[in-house]
Amino acid sequence: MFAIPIKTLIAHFFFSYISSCSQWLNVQIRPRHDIPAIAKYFTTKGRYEEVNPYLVDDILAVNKSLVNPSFEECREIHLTAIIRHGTRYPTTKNVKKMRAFHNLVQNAPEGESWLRNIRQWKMWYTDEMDGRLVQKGVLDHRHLAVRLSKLFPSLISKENLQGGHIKFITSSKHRCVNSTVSFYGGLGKLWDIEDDLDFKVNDTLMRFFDQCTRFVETVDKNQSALAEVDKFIASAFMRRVQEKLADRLLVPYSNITSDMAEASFYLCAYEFAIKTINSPWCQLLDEEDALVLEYANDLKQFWKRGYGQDINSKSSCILFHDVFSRLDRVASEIRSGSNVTEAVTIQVGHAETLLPLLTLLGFFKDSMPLTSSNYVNQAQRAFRTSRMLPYAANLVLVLYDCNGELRLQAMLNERPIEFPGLAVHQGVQGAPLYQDVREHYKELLQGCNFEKECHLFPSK
Ligand SMILES: O=P(O)(O)O[C@H]1[C@H](OP(=O)(O)O)[C@@H](OP(=O)(O)O)[C@H](O)[C@@H](O)[C@H]1OP(=O)(O)O
Repeated sequence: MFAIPIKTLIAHFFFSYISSCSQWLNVQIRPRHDIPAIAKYFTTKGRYEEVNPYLVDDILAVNKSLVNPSFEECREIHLTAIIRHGTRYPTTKNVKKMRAFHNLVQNAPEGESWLRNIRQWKMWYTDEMDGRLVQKGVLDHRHLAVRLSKLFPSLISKENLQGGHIKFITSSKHRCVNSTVSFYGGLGKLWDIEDDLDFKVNDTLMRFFDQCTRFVETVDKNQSALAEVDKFIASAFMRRVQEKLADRLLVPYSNITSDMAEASFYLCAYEFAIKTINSPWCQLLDEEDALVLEYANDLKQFWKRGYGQDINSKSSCILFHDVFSRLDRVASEIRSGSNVTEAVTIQVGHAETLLPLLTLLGFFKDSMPLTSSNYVNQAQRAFRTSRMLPYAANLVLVLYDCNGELRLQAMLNERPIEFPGLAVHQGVQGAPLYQDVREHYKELLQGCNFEKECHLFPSK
């Protein structure tokens, strides 16, 4: 258990808030046309605002019609939120790719005037940044906390926070710990709370992929698991992106690698996500290029974290059981007429915490798998990380007591999503009976044993 004195928190926020006010105001006064045309294709490097554009005009806006009126006879009794950290710096791996591409552009021929803007751009990313949370990421979580408290006021409340009925669990990674502090700080500022933040670091839950031996050995360390990604990166689609980039930079085709095409995408994405700047880098790629680069990242996520291999989703069994055992506990507390001990659980992790769990639950599954050869057919795919997994992406599960009937609603990024394959009963939008949800996932509830699924049997 960790505790951070509230004075530290306030100091953290006071200075970050002052420094961010200008940025925040920029976000408030920036016209929408300042958003790069390709911003909606930034996959897991995308802003949360691209998934919910109404937030650009009012970062604290909520759409209560999505949750409350349909459930007038219902009372919210528990909420679990599994949240990706907020906006972060690039990892060292990508800083290196971005630096190499920037160096090439610096030495390219003069070219058109807009190329000068790129040459005047100063490389400010460093290896040490390595995925740390940025100020925008602090704001992402602070604002998300306030919006969720507006959507679920009887659960995310000052009384529950001060009564210790809101639990915080986080991955050990700095970006996740700082996001947890930011989420709590958003509530602390809202309610003038002086209490220390108690939170638990639990990588067994939030970084389960590191501890699932079968995943580590057969996917994470096994490049052949990403064969479809490698094939697509070597395909004519990616080659065309590289050629167009070379033509715009007036350099030979051989100079522009697929890593450089990816780096140009990331330079545009990070300048926008971190600074809300539509930088000159964004002029190097058109929509056709962005769709190809988006698909390459979706292929990586599909084969490394999604439906590509069964172990990807089975590695999240431990988190699946953690969520449902808590829901079962709350259900039995309600049925026995006793108080609910844990009203809210806030769990902060990574895109690779959320995606395997969404996959295990069957969300965003297409009829055909994503492969290197069906890019064109997958243009309307459901498995699209630009819409699923922006920074601060969040899966929220809310348990309701509707005149004695327990119902469970799922929301992704503040929009209801229906449990796949589960016919929803009339009258209550998107919130089936909890018992029907348990029946639907019976096989997983009775099985999905983390130790068994993750055990690696010696190869013959
Ligand atoms: O391409 P990078 O190095 O950014 O990949 C990161 C992951 O970022 P993502 O692919 O999700 O955009 C990062 O996930 P995050 O949710 O923490 O941002 C992950 O922790 C990191 O290890 C990198 O994943 P990889 O699969 O090892 O490339």
